[in-house]
Amino acid sequence: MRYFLNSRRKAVGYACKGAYLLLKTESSVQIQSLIALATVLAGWYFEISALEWIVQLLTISLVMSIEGLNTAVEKIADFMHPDYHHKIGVIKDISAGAVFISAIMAIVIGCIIYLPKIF
Ligand SMILES: Nc1ncnc2c1ncn2[C@@H]1O[C@H](COP(=O)(O)OP(=O)(O)OP(=O)(O)O)[C@@H](O)[C@H]1O
Repeated sequence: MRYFLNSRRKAVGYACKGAYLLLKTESSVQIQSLIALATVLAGWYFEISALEWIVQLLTISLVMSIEGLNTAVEKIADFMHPDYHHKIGVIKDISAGAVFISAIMAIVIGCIIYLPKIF
């Protein structure tokens, strides 16, 4: 049991280090963090409902998680094959496409929540 708790504590430590590295080094994650902060402030300002908070927070975590995975895929690709290769380009494009889909959906969800409150 003690071994299990120790290994979980270490795993959480590594995960925190990864989240810190993402925030410190990735400009896209920094921009997304600012947008997330702005939407949280908007949520307070417009007094959105509990369900809207849940959807908003899930959307923020979805976009930022996929961005983190996209960064990891890019780093693996660069490590495995630093030179130009058509297949590396396809892998990176697909990974970026996943971020794009989640970002588009986040914009749509933001419009559904806030447009009726603004207009
Ligand atoms: N080694 C490579 N071989 C072929 N195409 C590549 C390679 N590296 C990058 N590309 C192409 O360039 C695009 C951008 O790749 P890059 O690694 O610069 O991603 P990025 O989205 O600009 O990353 P970031 O801004 O997070 O550094 C890829 O989607 C891919 O189309």
